[in-house]
Amino acid sequence: HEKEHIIVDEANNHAYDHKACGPEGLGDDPLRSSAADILATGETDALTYYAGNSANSHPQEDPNTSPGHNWSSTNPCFNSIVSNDAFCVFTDTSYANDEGISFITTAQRAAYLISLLSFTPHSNITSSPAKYTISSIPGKGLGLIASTRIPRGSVILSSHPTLMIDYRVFDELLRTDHISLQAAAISSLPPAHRSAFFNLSTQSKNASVTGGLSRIALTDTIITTNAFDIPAPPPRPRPPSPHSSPLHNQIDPNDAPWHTVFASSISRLNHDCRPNADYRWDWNSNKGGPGLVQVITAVKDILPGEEITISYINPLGSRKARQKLLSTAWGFECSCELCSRSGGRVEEADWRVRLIRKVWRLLKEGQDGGSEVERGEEEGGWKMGSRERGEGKGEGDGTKAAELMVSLYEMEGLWGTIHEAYAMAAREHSKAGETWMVMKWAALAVEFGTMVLGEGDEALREMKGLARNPCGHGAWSSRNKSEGYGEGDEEGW
Ligand SMILES: C[S@@+](CC[C@H](N)C(=O)[O-])C[C@H]1O[C@@H](n2cnc3c(N)ncnc32)[C@H](O)[C@@H]1O
Repeated sequence: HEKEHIIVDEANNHAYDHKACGPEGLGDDPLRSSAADILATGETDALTYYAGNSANSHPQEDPNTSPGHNWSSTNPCFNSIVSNDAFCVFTDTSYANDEGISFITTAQRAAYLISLLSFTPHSNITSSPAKYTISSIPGKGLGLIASTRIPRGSVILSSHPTLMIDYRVFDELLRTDHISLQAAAISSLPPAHRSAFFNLSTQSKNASVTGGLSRIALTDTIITTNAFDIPAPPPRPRPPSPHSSPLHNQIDPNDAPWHTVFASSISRLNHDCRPNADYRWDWNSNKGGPGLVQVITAVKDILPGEEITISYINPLGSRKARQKLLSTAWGFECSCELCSRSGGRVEEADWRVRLIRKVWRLLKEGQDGGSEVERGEEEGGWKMGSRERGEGKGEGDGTKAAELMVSLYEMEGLWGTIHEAYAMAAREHSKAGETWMVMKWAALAVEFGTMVLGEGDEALREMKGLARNPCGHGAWSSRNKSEGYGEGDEEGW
């Protein structure tokens, strides 16, 4: 994903899913009103206000240059401060059985996105009956509680986005302009979806705080609390379909990721550093599917009464780093089981994730032929023996290291990303020419990877190939198996 969330330095640990922009900047706004007022008024006045109150605005320009699509509205627009582009609100109120969707992007990119998303109405995409109830959870607000046993690998729910914001907006518009566009984008949605949006969490448990926010500020804080980041759409050409525009074979004009908000149960999922569910993005538009959806899948068996959780952040940080990030970006102190541990159990878990990052880096270096390992990784005393002895790149026996990493993932309960460790083990055994081990790890990588990435994900192709034909890999038996770790290397850690 984006789920290349695996290895980051602690120092650079950042939210890989939600945008960690925090609640800052919610300054005064002349349009002060309560959330209740906003729900009641329908906010059409807001559009006039936004369009007329920025020196940078040019609402008179018609951005409706998206061939093949009839937008319900395409205003207002604001000019980029670094390019000649204008960013506008594009709303389709008929999307997904009149639930509606708004985009904030350029006209060109809006046209491209429509060529990817089927506007075939499909609103009911969550499994029925629902496998969860939405309940109040002490210290967390609302959350999802399993109402039935949910086996590992099963889809729990899926949902269309309500709002998609081109990431360039954050860099290229003045903050006042971008938060105005956000508010206008929500204002343009059909009333039911708009209400659902304003019911979402605002981080603050104090209603009097959010009640005093302007509609612009309230919209911004809801987006900050509930948004997910998604990568740019897949750049592959699509076959013609009755729903695609003449631009359907173009590639993404910006190739920038998106910031996306869902006004649905998905936004009620709370965070856990060792979650029992994960999500993926499904751009299956032109297969007659429902367009872009976010799919939530169980990564382990979930029992009735258990809370369903996802991780908002890279799970491979120390407790201190994770808590700092969650507090800065989402305004809460994480009290999940892992964060609530005391004494030595915290250090043990921190030590394991540090070791995972280190082993991962070493193995990646080995596969990519990097030089860092050859200089010697001192951290924690870990060293790749063959490199210490000055042997060639990629020649260390990584099989033990990869299997150690698998064990660490299992001990840590990192079920949403364990397929990456299995894949690494398969590759290392492939280099060592060990057929049965390659098949074993590759099959596990496929099984666990499919669970979170989906059936047809490109990233699984290599592992599917290895599981079927373990000797067909490019790196097959590239190493003389007698070259293992240097004597005593394991002792260091
Ligand atoms: C995307 S919303 C999740 C749903 C939210 N609980 C609600 O009532 O709608 C994110 C917010 O939920 C709360 N939250 C999520 N996970 C939490 C956790 N592990 N501990 C405490 N609060 C949490 C925080 O207020 C956070 O800003």
